Amino acid sequence: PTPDVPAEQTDGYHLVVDALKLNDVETIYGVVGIPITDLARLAQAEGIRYIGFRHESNAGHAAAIAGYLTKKPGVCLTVSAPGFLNGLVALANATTNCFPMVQISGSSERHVVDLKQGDYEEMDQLAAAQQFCKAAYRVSRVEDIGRGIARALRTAISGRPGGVYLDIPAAVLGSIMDAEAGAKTLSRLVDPAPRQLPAPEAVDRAIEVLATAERPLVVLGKGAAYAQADDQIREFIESTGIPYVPMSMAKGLLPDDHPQSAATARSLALKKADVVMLVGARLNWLLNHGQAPQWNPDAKFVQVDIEPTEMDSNQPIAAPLVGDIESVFEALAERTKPGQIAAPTAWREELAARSAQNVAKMAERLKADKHPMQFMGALKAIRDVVHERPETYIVNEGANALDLARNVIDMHVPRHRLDSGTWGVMGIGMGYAIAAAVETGDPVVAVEGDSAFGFSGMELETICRYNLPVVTVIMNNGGVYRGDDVNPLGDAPAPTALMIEARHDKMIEAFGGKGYRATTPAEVTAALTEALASGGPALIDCVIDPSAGTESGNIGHLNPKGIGLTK
Ligand SMILES: Nc1ncnc2c1ncn2[C@@H]1O[C@H](COP(=O)(O)OP(=O)(O)O)[C@@H](O)[C@H]1O
Ligand SMILES: Cc1ncc(Cc2csc(CCOP(=O)(O)OP(=O)(O)O)c2C)c(N)n1
Ligand SMILES: [Mg+2]
Repeated sequence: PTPDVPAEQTDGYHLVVDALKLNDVETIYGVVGIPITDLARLAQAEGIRYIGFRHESNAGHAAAIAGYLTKKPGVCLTVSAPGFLNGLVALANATTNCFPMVQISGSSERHVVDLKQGDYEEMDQLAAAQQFCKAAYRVSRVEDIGRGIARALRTAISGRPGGVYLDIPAAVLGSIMDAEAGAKTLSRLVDPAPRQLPAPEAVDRAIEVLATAERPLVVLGKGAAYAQADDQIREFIESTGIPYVPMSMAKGLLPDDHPQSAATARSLALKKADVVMLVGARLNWLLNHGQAPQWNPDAKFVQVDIEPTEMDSNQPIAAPLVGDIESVFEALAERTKPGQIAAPTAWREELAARSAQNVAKMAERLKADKHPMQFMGALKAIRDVVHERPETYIVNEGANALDLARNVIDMHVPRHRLDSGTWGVMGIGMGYAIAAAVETGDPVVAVEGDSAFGFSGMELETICRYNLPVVTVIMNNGGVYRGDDVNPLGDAPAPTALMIEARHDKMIEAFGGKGYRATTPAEVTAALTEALASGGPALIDCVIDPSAGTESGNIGHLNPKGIGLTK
């Protein structure tokens, strides 16, 4: 600068955008408003892709699954207070599922908030966020923006990934400082997710335990999918011959029709396995906490996880293998002697026989083509169409719509099934579908329960606005779990009832998308084939028998019993 030319200046808005770009953030998912509308405008003007949503929960779910798919933190941008709170379900869900994301929210004036003087959208957002995420930070000075962004991104992605909250008060966004000095406050992360190498003795201990197994089993969790160590994992499974079961989002890590898959003999595998190797899978409710009768009470556990405190959470772990999955499997490959770990043939044959029986039973169920259409008829049609298009992402939520689709729609490539995950949260559908399409450019089929769809259905407009290749397929059984509950006392709808005659296909037409109504599996096949060929937004309303479905799907036993509804 010279005396008559003022030094070039920058401000908080620009420093946020510069810091995000410096750290390879390419997309922001959000809902604009005070005080961050201009931040979204500037980000877009500077080349960051901005995807505008109708509700912050959906933007947050999109950011979370973007993180899961790309191994870079997804970024969600919200306004203060109510917008911030709307984002928290997704931030908490990301943390629960170990997806890396950062929620950036504008916030109100600190001096007004802290004296509770009644600011516009007054809330102590940092305090509120702490309990729902991996970490929460606030930037209080414009010169700290670069540090805050770097810290939030690194915390989200390193170690066990999760959701991070970054609070930026309006006053900080509006603060001005010398541009040269401002540029010096920015930094590019070096190695944001450092490899966590396993200790050699831990690797050897795990090999020993696996080598003694009569009936070994590998459980692949979504952590194994997230790690993107697909070749190393496949090599280990195939070289040892150990049977494996994939958790829902790990389906496709090895193709579901792989000869060592015990997915269709899951109960027998869990009950009889004597050594179980958990790979990026927590022994939580989804795995009955490792308890009998589902599990062999004498089973020994080997656990591979980046989070040391996960060990012994539910069962004693005989061989804790702490490290990132890629490094762990590289070390296992190095230190396992040829033939040292080999699954006995008898065990593999016992599981294969049970699988064959169960596959035959499923084939019978799939053939039953009653009218009105059943879940299985519609899901078989979807499976067959998607089977020819393995690059298609499957998003899935609901109760019966989730449980049945998980078993019917098999996967053949990694990280292509995105569902309600560890928390069983409804409402992930459209956000996950949008991010999968935006991040990959590949087609997405969202298989939605009719109730589940309702949580994010307004994003059909978002899908149409960006003309995304997303086909929403609704399993319309007219209710939460089913559509034939009745209110014993009068004609008000039962608590689980939705409109049987709902025409969801008309909804997408309101935004220029293509709507289809399918009452038979053949109509599902035709509609889905046409919709995928179009490459544009579409919705298929599958009219399903309202009496089809069980309460809470496979997890009805979680409902408390009490004395029952009749006094
Ligand atoms: N890169 C990684 N290396 C090792 N473990 C990981 C990695 N990423 C995530 N994890 C772990 O994977 C686990 C995921 O478990 P979970 O969500 O229960 O999977 P699922 O529900 O599919 O069984 C978490 O405990 C997390 O710490
Ligand atoms: C945020 C949130 N609110 C409520 C619920 C409780 C629930 C679990 S499953 C479900 C929907 C089941 O009906 P749907 O029609 O989608 O599926 P189907 O069985 O095929 O009829 C609800 C409302 C959850 N999990 N999360
Ligand atoms: Mg339903």
